[in-house]
Amino acid sequence: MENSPLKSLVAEPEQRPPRLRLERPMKPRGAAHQPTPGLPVNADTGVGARGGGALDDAIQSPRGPRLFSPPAPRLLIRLLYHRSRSPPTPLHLFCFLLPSARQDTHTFMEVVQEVLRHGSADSVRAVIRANKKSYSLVQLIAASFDVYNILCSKNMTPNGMQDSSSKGRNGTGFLHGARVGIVAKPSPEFVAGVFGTWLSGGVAVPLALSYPEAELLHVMNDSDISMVLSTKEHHEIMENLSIKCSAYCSILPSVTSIPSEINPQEPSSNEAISSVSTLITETNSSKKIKGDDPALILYTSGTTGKPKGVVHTHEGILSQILSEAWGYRSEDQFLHCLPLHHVHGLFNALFAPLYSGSVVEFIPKFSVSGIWQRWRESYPNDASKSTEAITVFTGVPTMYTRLLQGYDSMDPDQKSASSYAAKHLRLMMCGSSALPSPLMKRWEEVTGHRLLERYGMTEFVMALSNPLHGIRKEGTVGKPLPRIEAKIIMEDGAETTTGVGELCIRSPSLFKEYWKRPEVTAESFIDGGFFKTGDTVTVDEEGYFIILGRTNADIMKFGGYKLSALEIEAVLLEHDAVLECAVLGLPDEAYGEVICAIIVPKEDAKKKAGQDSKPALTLEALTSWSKDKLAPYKIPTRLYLWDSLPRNAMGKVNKKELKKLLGA
Ligand SMILES: Nc1ncnc2c1ncn2[C@@H]1O[C@H](COP(=O)(O)OP(=O)(O)OP(=O)(O)O)[C@@H](O)[C@H]1O
Repeated sequence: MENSPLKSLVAEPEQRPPRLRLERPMKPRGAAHQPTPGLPVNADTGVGARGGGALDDAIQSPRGPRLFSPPAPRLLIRLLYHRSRSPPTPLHLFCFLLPSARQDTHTFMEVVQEVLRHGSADSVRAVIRANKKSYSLVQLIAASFDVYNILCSKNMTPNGMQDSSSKGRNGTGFLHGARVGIVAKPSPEFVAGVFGTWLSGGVAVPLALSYPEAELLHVMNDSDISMVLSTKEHHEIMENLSIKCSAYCSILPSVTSIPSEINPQEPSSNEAISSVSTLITETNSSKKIKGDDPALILYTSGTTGKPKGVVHTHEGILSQILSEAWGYRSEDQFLHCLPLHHVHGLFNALFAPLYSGSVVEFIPKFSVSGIWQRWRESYPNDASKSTEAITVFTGVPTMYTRLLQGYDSMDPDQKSASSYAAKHLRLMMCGSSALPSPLMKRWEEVTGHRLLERYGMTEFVMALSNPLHGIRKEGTVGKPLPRIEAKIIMEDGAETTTGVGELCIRSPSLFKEYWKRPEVTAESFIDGGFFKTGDTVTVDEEGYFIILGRTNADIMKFGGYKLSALEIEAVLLEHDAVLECAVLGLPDEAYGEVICAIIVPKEDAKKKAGQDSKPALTLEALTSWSKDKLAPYKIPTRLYLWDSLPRNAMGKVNKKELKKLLGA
């Protein structure tokens, strides 16, 4: 231990140094690091100073959790780059080649640790890109130790000042499952915030930037947040909100990016990489974070009621690796423009790619022109290919609708360049709500991609998917993913293999519980541990699942019939004048419900009709057009023309709210 690199990074409790400055001089090759006491505290984060108060639950030391001083990241990265000459080893390949690594890992952080321990080039090559900068796994881990230190420096133990922070803890690590809110746009800082929380035994609660204050407060209070970590741009707002929730608030440390130039004079440092790895081991060893500890609370979209906190464990997150089913690989580069407080953006487009050793490029906000441009830059139509070419894209149906609108407004040269570029991506996927057939067909015409539609939910992440290889059937969400069991239960409680009923799912990635709602959790399961999704479904003759919609929002009762709003929407979208639509049932004394369609007409239809001083579409015209496409009882009898549909961050329409609005 005397001369080990660890010695330089983990200080003895009695001489605990503040966090080392990034610019500290590098030790000569082969010499052991010495702790550098007394360096100033990071002005932004306050790291390095202890927050005061008893830290009885300290890891290793009876006096307090240890403040770790990771090696200077910028320097470390240069060293590692200089050193790493071997070709990258994909993370998943590594895990499969080393079965022991896979079997023994119960947390995502242990997988990361295995990669670091073996010092592969994967650790130091870019895994995240944002704002034209690249970030490696080692840099993310170095920053997550900064986060760890911030969390250490606050008194968040059960014996601490914050009464609320001691509520509902049931984990290990020094935080014992305390909730840490993370507020950051999609960025390396967000990732380091989550990793740092996990290393500390905390539960990460990603908070939506788009939430209005009341909703943010609901989530913060509901999850009993002890600490909020936010980037500088949101700090002022979050500090005020944190006071209202009796939570601490701190700035997320910025992550150092990979330098554009590498100094070949720098000494080698396999030692440094193993030091970061050893830090993780040290963190885990005394109060090892367990696989069934809670790791994450995600709030549901609230499409069918007030958002509920869904608790996922470390094991659940690790078992939810989709790389296998969708062929994610280390050569893949994802263009990421989804919010990170939902499973689509967090699991499908971030955790699973990171696990596979792919690169994730964040676009902070969905931009139609920005996405087309990024694809055109990736594959210019002179047949060349950029080294940072995007290969995978995943989005919600509304994004594809907007991308097509953007495409339609391009000039012919731009259209041709855009189609050419999009065709060269390896995979395009869609989910979170129903992908209407007309949209799927048009996208295929323009880009050559038959979108891979899949079905998931906050409670179990992904469950059903069309295949990567094989037939992707429009109007279906495919079959169960590996290790997922699905069954359909009819109203009388009997199971059906061909009929209509509620989809129930059993999966290793099922959530642990709804936060503080034991009754709701218990009611959500049937015998055998199958989760009741609340979605009405059926299967076709080849076993592909068809989602008919949310039972309490999309299934309408008209006379003796039960109708699927999604099925009617898919038909209406085929009409030339219809850009978007939402179908819902409004209360009616005679029939139970009447079918109502809210339609957003296409711009050209509006213009054309405007010239004749007519509406873009009338109920009469729609009824006559629908006659040979829909059974008479499925044809809407009320029509509203709107300029847009109110959608949440995931592009979903809240039909419960719409029903209230229209009912009033
Ligand atoms: N490919 C898909 N086709 C149709 N519906 C889908 C698809 N993917 C997801 N969904 C819908 O999204 C739901 C899951 O989304 P999420 O977990 O965000 O909950 P929510 O229903 O939007 O909100 P809440 O549970 O709060 O009411 C599914 O239950 C299903 O209704």
